[in-house]
Amino acid sequence: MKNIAILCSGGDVSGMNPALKQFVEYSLQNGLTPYFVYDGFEGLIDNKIEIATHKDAAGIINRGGTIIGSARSKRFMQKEFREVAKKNLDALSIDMLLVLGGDGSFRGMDIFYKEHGIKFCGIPSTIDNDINGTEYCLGVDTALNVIKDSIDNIRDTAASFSRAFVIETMGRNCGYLALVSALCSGAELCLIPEIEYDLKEYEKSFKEQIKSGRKYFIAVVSEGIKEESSEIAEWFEEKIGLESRVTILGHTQRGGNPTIYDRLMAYKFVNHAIDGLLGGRDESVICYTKKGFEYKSIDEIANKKYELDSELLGYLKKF
Ligand SMILES: Nc1ncnc2c1ncn2[C@@H]1O[C@H](COP(=O)(O)OP(=O)(O)O)[C@@H](O)[C@H]1O
Ligand SMILES: O=P(O)(O)OC[C@H]1O[C@](O)(COP(=O)(O)O)[C@@H](O)[C@@H]1O
Repeated sequence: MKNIAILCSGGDVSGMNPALKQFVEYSLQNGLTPYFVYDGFEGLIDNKIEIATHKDAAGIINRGGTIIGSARSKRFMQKEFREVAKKNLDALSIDMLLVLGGDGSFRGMDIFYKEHGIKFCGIPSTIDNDINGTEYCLGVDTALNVIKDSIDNIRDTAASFSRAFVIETMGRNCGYLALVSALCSGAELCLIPEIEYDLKEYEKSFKEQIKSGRKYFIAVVSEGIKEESSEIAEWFEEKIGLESRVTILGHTQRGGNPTIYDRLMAYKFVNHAIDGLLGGRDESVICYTKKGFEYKSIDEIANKKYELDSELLGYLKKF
């Protein structure tokens, strides 16, 4: 019987637990013995690698986060610790690994493969949706739904006062979450790192809207823009003449009950990843594109910066 392991690396997402469950089930269906690696690459180095059974995967499909933990590992960047990781995997005869993470994790795995021949398939997993080569990363839909709920709640109170609300989403340097959330929540203003902006350009229009009866504004701004959210709020107070409030959604966006879409994508990503490894794809990332699922090399993924879809960006310009 062949052995296969799975680990989570980098920021956790809702959807990892459904992926872990499917990993156990699909591995067993294929005659493989599944292993969980706890705490990402740190766990590979510290030998936190254990057989996973149906029992381990029971009752987790509805839970955010990851029951096996995730980590960012400085040690895995060093050759000597990757050698320790290889010894730990050898002791359990594991030579195939599924990695739920981002391009950094896949780059690390690629180096590990080249040094030690541990085969891997990466499953793009980040709420930021900023991995080049894939249209979708696990966890994004749940994060968007969390943001949608928060903005809808804020709108209730916003509509009861004459105020501007500045809502900050995560995304590191990628405006995907902010852009989609602004479009789907009917925000009046959306600011993202990818697009230069000048708040002055909005002043005339916003003041006219107030004269015509608008009582409140919702602004969705992304982490990574040139100003702090508090500065956008000050601008609303000083230039638009509206009392304002800031909500930084922060890590709320990383949690929550995985949506149907994320559960389904977890299922499909895992099946394709295991099929790929069994079919002889030794070092790839399973991506979801307009053509469907595609295996891509690490160079296609990590050598180019993710760019936001031009159609979505076109919608932003209409604000
Ligand atoms: N060049 C590299 N060599 C070895 N390991 C790496 C390399 N780049 C990233 N890693 C590993 O992947 C982990 C996650 O990478 P990071 O960039 O933080 O997140 P993400 O996978 O979400 O892009 C790092 O903490 C490190 O352990
Ligand atoms: O949880 P931390 O370490 O504070 O990191 C916060 C960052 O992680 C994210 O939530 C997800 O990033 P990754 O998926 O690339 O790890 C970013 O949106 C945010 O900037």
